[in-house]
Amino acid sequence: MDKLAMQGGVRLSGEVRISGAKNAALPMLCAGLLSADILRLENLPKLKDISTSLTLLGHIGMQVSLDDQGGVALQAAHLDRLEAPYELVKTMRASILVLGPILARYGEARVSLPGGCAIGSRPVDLHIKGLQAMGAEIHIEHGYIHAKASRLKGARIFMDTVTVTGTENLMMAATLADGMTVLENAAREPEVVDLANCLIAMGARIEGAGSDVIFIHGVDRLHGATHKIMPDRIETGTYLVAAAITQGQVRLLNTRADIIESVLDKLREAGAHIDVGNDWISLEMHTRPKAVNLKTAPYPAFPTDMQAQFMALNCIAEGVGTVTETIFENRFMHVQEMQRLGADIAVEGNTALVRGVDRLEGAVVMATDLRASASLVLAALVAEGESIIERIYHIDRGYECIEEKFAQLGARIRRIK
Ligand SMILES: CC(=O)N[C@H]1[C@@H](OP(=O)(O)OP(=O)(O)OC[C@H]2O[C@@H](n3ccc(=O)[nH]c3=O)[C@H](O)[C@@H]2O)O[C@H](CO)[C@@H](O)[C@@H]1O
Ligand SMILES: C=C(OP(=O)(O)O)C(=O)O
Repeated sequence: MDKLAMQGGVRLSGEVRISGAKNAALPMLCAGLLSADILRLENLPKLKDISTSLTLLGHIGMQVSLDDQGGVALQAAHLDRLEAPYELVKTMRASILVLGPILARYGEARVSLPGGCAIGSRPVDLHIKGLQAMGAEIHIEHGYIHAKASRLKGARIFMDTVTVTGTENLMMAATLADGMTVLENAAREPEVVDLANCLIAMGARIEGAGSDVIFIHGVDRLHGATHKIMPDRIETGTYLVAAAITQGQVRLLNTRADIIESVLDKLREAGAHIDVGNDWISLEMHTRPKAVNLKTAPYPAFPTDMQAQFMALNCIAEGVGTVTETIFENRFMHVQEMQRLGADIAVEGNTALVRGVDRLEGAVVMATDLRASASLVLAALVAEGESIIERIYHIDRGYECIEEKFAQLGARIRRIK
């Protein structure tokens, strides 16, 4: 298993290009199942989760052709198998996103239940209830969801918890349903909007994406399209925190400020100077960061996927910050590892009280999930001496060329194979 070896103490400076968004790309790859024509996606990030998805889609029978400009052409003219097996689903929960599209287009699907993961139990009951409301017959047997429907019917669906992939799965399924579907209490995340725009380019009739009520008028078929995947707002936020934590100066290219306002606000509160343009964001930090209080919640509030990174910032900040996690019940796995680096953190329930310390010390730490791993890289950037981060396969799920990008900003980081 690969590890990262890092020497802390360098102020980051320079420019980095932000990749396409993992969490927009994953549903869009599955959207390719909704049409027999070619869907071309540009700005596809090179990530483990993307190759896992492409393997799964290839297994189902989709033709996949990557080009050398960072794009992919997908064609699901005929599918060989209407199933997503456990072996392919277990490493990536987003595999559940094949359920809605396969069922809507082929009237039948068999998808392994994804199971729990490090950050929480993450059930998919709302995906299932929504499809049942659209007329699907669903039963669960031997760990698999078996779904059938001759043609899905439009329905009014209220989701009692805001779910991002749940909204995406149901929105995709509804594009080919008979009649209108209304998704209430829908997720407003920018990735939902990007997916809706991709589906609209394929001929879907969708209104309201980005608000909490989405209307989808079903059509008989979708056609081919070309769509450019939005920038990754979590990768963007992670590099901004890296600049802030090291009191550095970075400019991020190929990204947008309007998708991470809540994160930019917290960085300003911590003392950062931020400038933005149409497709770039720059950050300068001249002083030790000030601790911030934050609470995660669905978009447009502060994202759970940035919680661990801000915990790292608070570890070396001036003052005391509270970090409250409201989305996932077990998303503080990084706390113990940060304590190994010398952080002063006390957890009570879903709140962590972080007292900023003057210095962190390098140590061997273990990555437990994707964003926890990123937060350990951030902490290691400022820890004195060497840190070794083990099990970084988590990081490769969601950060393209992480060591190259950090090295480009001056960080002392290398991968040990
Ligand atoms: C691939 C992708 O886009 N992943 C993102 C997506 O995950 P994902 O879509 O899996 O997360 P959800 O938005 O569904 O989860 C939000 C909350 O709803 C609960 N829930 C969800 C579905 C369901 O059927 N029943 C239920 O109870 C979950 O356990 C969780 O407590 O949104 C999360 C919340 O912003 C992010 O952290 C993930 O990075
Ligand atoms: C939790 C995440 O991803 P996933 O939903 O794919 O596990 C994430 O991107 O931080």
